[in-house]
Parts: sequence; C-alpha cells; structure tokens
Amino acid sequence: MYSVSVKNIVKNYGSVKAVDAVSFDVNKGELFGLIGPDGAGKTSVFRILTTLLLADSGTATVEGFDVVKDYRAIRNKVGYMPGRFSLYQDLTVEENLNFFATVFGTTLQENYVLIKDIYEQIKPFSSRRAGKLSGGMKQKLALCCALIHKPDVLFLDEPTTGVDVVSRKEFWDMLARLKQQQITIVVSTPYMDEANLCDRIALIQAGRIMSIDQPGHIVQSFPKQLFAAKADNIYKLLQDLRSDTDIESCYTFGEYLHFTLHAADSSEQGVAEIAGKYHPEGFEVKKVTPNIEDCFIRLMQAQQNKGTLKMTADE
Ligand SMILES: Nc1ncnc2c1ncn2[C@@H]1O[C@H](COP(=O)(O)OP(=O)(O)OP(=O)(O)O)[C@@H](O)[C@H]1O
Repeated sequence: MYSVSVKNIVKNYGSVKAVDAVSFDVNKGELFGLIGPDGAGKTSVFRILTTLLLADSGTATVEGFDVVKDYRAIRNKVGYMPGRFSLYQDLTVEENLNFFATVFGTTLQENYVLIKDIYEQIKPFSSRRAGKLSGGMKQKLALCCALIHKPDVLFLDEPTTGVDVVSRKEFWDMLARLKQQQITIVVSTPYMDEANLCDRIALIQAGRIMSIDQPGHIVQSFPKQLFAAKADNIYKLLQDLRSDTDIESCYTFGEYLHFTLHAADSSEQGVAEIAGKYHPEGFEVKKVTPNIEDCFIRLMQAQQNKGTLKMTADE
C-alpha cells in the first residue's frame, strides 16, 4: 500500500485551473518533493491531501484512507506545516507546543523522542513568543508542532521559503533524520537545488505534473548537450541566439545563457561559429551538465510549445 496515492485530482477556482489531473504515489518512508514555482498548484494539492479542501474530481488516499470519506482518520495520521506561518504569534514556544499537543490528545512528553533533536534547538527560547522568533526558529517550532502527535505522514508546504541558507540546510538535515524514523514526508519547494535532497520528485507547473522520478534520473534524461555562454552584452547575445535557427532553446541562467542546438552532435567550436555571426565581445562558451532547473525549464517549454521541444531523445 502506498502512503499517499493521488489519482487525477482536478481543482479549479472559478476560471483558474489550479490542479489539472494530477496523479502520483508516495511510498512509505519516502521523502517526496513537489517542486514548482509560485502558483504551480502545490498548496492546493497539500490542502486536498490534508482534507482541508475538496477536489472537484479525482480521488486520493493517505495511509489507505480516502480524503473525503475518511477525513477524520486522516487528520490524526498526518502532520501539516502550511506554507504561511501557522503558529499562534502571541503564545510562547512552549504554549504553542502544548496547545497542539492538547488538540491531538497528547503531551509534549509522550512523543518527545521524535521532536527531541529539533526541540533542543529552540528550548532556550521556550518562553519567547512565537512572533518574536527568527524565521529559522519559527520553522523549527512549526515542525515540532506538526510532529507532536507522531504522524505517519508529514506534509510540509514550502517549509524553507524565506529562510536563510544555513537554516535551510539545517532543516533538510532534520528531514533526513525524520525519514530514518520511517515517517513519510511530502515536501514542496520552489528551490530547485532542494530537489536533489528528495528520494523522488514531481516537477509541477501550472497545475500539471511534468515529470516524476528520482532527481538523478530526471537529470540523466536531458537529451541534448547543454552549453553555457556569456558575452559583455549578454542581453544582445540572448536575442541573437534565440533568433538563430541552429539554436533549439536559449535562456538566462545566473550570469550565463544556457542553450541547446538542434544538431545532435555539437561542440564548443560549432557554437563559437554560430555566435561569431553576431560578433559578440567577450564571448565565452563551455559545455555544462544540466541540473534539475535546466530539466524543469525544458519540460516547461515542451509543455508550452505542445511538444516541439522534447525532453527525451526518443520521444
Ligand atoms: N482561493 C483561491 N481563489 C482563487 N484562486 C486561487 C485560490 N487559491 C489558489 N488560487 C490560484 O490557484 C493557483 C494555484 O495556487 P496554489 O496556492 O495551489 O499554488 P502554489 O504552487 O502553492 O503557489 P504559492 O506558493 O504561490 O501558494 C494559483 O494561480 C493561485 O493564484
């Protein structure tokens, strides 16, 4: 039995198609990531799975329970950390924990082992109001509150958004330790670099899942040689390469442009010849290995172009 199973879920808000026939399964004890930008539909999926929102159509189960019929059972089985800070700002750290424990008919002591590692880090601030904590500390407290009743499945909606890099790293280390306790974790993030920390990911855009696999497999399925180039006038280079018929796809990527060619075999020299037509000053080009973000962009372009750009070579 899957820990989470989603089949053809659709959710519209008026004319906005927020979730468009989404299906995926999560194994027990898996760390599964929903990766996508703002507005991709991640929160709607989480709210449907935590029984806070009804889907228009489709079915979903959590630990074998139906999200509509068995909503009461599910609420005891899951821990949910919503995207926006959900704690009581005027209550202290300890009061927040005790409040959530009471709601679930448990105590801080009963499941202390589960939250010990995380709680120890916020314990020095136990009498501080939640509203006065730093972003990283709030996030740790929210995670403790979501874990207080020892859930089988943990839903974390963008837990690291707006949190500093060090706290983000610490948070993912905490998730790795929770995973060892056999808790299934479904986490959403707009940060593509966090995808690699998941066992499997679903790349979601405009309510549709574009790919589900292990992050390494998704990267390996990138079908073309990827190049990175820059020039003194990068904006002009972008326009020139985009207009060139030899270039399949070109987009900005940090201080570089990332691009692929239509030709199956391509070299830096071939690229330099194409770019040379536009006489770019300070031109540099190198081969690069694609990462999840490159795959996401390619899949998104394929979706928008309705298939003129393929993700895999044999499509
Ligand atoms: N209650 C609502 N009424 C109308 N539109 C909504 C509502 N909730 C979400 N939407 C729209 O549905 C789409 C998906 O939103 P959702 O919050 O599920 O995505 P998300 O990936 O979690 O993004 P975000 O991080 O911005 O919340 C967006 O276009 C959003 O504006």
